[in-house]
Amino acid sequence: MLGDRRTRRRATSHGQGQERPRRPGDRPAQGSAMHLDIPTLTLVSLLMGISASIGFTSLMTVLHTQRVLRIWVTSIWISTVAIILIGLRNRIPDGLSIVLGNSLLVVANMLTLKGVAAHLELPLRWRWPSTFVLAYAAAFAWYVYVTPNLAIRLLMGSLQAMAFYLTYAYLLLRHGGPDIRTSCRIAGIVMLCNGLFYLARAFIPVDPGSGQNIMLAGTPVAATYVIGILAGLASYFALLQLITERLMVDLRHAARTDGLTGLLNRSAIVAEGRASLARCQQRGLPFALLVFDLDHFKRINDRWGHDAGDAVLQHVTAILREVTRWPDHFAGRYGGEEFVLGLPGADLAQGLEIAERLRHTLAHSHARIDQQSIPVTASIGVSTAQPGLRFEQLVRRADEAMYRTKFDGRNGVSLAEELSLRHATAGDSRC
Ligand SMILES: Nc1nc2c(ncn2[C@@H]2O[C@H](COP(=O)(O)OP(=O)(O)OP(=O)(O)O)[C@@H](O)[C@H]2O)c(=O)[nH]1
Repeated sequence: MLGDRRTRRRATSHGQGQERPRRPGDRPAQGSAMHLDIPTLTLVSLLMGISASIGFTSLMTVLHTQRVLRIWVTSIWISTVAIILIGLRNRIPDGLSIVLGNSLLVVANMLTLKGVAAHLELPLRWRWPSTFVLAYAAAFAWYVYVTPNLAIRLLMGSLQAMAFYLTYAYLLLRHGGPDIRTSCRIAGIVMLCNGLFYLARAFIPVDPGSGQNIMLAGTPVAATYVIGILAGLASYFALLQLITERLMVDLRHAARTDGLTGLLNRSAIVAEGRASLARCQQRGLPFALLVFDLDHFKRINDRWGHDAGDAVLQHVTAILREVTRWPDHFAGRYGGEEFVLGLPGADLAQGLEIAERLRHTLAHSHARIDQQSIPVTASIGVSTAQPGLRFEQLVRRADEAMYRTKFDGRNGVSLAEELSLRHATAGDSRC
């Protein structure tokens, strides 16, 4: 049952110790039912805020690399401090309790917004939100000291919460990328519901006898506190879900990626290559594959050091990304200094053209590391899909062609098909 001020007035008007006889329609005596008034609800939301702050902080100790989580943890702590200040009304000055407490709530919302934007990799400048916080604090102070008005302050609180929640919802529903879409949609809907709830709350009337004390704002306002607590809980879970799906995406990405170059790793190349080749075979499209290996890479390591060798691998990756602008292509690091480039839809001539462009660009672009210029060349093998050939066999054929290039003097391009022709010709001649 939600208590209100009238109940309390009636209870005290009979004086302490004197019990009035119960009449029909009277509320049950205290202790016989749960009594949820605004002070109690403030305490509940404070306890929930503290639990959430501690829970999110302990999560952050494990997931300390997640910048967004750090922003949200700060936001939750700030809102908890804000609720403490608001809850201490009548015990501390109004400036601290009402003005600072409510301004901190807006700061917390702003930080949550910052986190949502960072989660979606959207830029968010501080200038406008900071101006909004200052204007909000000034307006709040006005309605505390100059023309005290609890109803307007409640309206302002509801409208700012509505504006923030609707903005989170818009960003999550509009900008959630395909890999994190599920959590963004769920969180977006939760935020949208919260926004609509705060919009509805803006129309809830305040008990006219409450004066300037929110604790006496009446049963309808107290009821919105209950929903507000549930809405807060739902948004904490929504944030958790956003973080969890992002982590899953990061883990999947890390499992597929080579840490040094950011290209696909060996197992991801095989998985991607099999799927891509199967698609091309189904549609009757050609498929070309390049395998290339850096020339005398050991010498680079020996002469300039292992770090310089790593930097050369990154330089080669940048060239690879620049040179190969083929639709749906995939590139990966197959081994130490061996790379693979899959070109779905490319025929032999196109595969050879890209291979030659790559070789030429590499040979003419020295890697500049610590003001030193390190020459880099590569030996390339090219193979194309044949009926019944599996992806691994295609890689093996391109690899053999690449070794042919090494054998022929490096810094060149060889064709697997040419090699088979050579083998066949040699076989024929021996017969
Ligand atoms: N810096 C660095 N070196 C690596 C990495 N992975 C493998 N290597 C080195 O790459 C070198 C490969 O040497 P080799 O297989 O002899 O080949 P190469 O010197 O390029 O000679 P050719 O292939 O015959 O032209 C070895 O010294 C490996 O230690 C890496 O991630 N970073």
